[in-house]
Amino acid sequence: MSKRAPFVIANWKLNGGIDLTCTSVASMLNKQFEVKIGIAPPYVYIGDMVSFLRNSNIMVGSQNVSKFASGAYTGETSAQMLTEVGCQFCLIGHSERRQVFLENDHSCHTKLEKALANNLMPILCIGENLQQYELGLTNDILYRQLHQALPGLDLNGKELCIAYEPVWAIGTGKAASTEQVEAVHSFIYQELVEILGVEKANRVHVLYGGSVSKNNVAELLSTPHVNGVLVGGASLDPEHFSEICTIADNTVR
Ligand SMILES: O=C[C@H](O)COP(=O)(O)O
Repeated sequence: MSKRAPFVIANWKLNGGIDLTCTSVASMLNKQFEVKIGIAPPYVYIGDMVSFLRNSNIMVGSQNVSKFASGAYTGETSAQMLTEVGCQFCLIGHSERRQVFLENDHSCHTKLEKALANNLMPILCIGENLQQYELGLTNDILYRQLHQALPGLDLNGKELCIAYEPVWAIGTGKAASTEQVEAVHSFIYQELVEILGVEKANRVHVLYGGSVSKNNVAELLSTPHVNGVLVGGASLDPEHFSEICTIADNTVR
């Protein structure tokens, strides 16, 4: 597969505020990037961020989406609403959603359907936890997560991202080694081919997430089958995130 412009996606989680929204936007608007950058702030800052970034090609996204379209579901936000306020992508099934809010592969499938139907590019997050990793179950977990969430989706003319995030690498400062990432991403690609067929599998962008920083982003992006990165902690420092984007950008120039 030829190398495509990678995605650099920021996930702020439950962090930041209007100050970070303004300083991040200011630092991103300083430069022109060829990489596809996206920022997923908490819901309440999405509208401001969309309006601040309206003259740029930086995407704004959400960290979650409801599996419901509308109705008596307190606290939920639908895919249609997110599209309406200018979101272009949404994270689905982040490990923190799975662990803390008990989301599962079936709810991920429904959320994927809703996102795709409403022109939100889904980023499905998958990955094994430390215990599963130590037991050598990584491929089994990824197999289950992919095979339960993806079959039956209408991907015609749509973009889809998968983010491989080993839970043990999230927020620990210990990213997976490039050898581990290469082996896992190659397995993910093989499963995507099995589920979607070669043509659609080749169009899926597979991102790596887990302690991505300016120190490891170039190496990660040079790894086969890695088409981008999902950045948590480092995206909360606008200067650091901008450096990550610049380094990523240099990999495609
Ligand atoms: O969505 C982002 C990931 O959970 C990675 O977080 P991190 O970069 O802080 O390890």
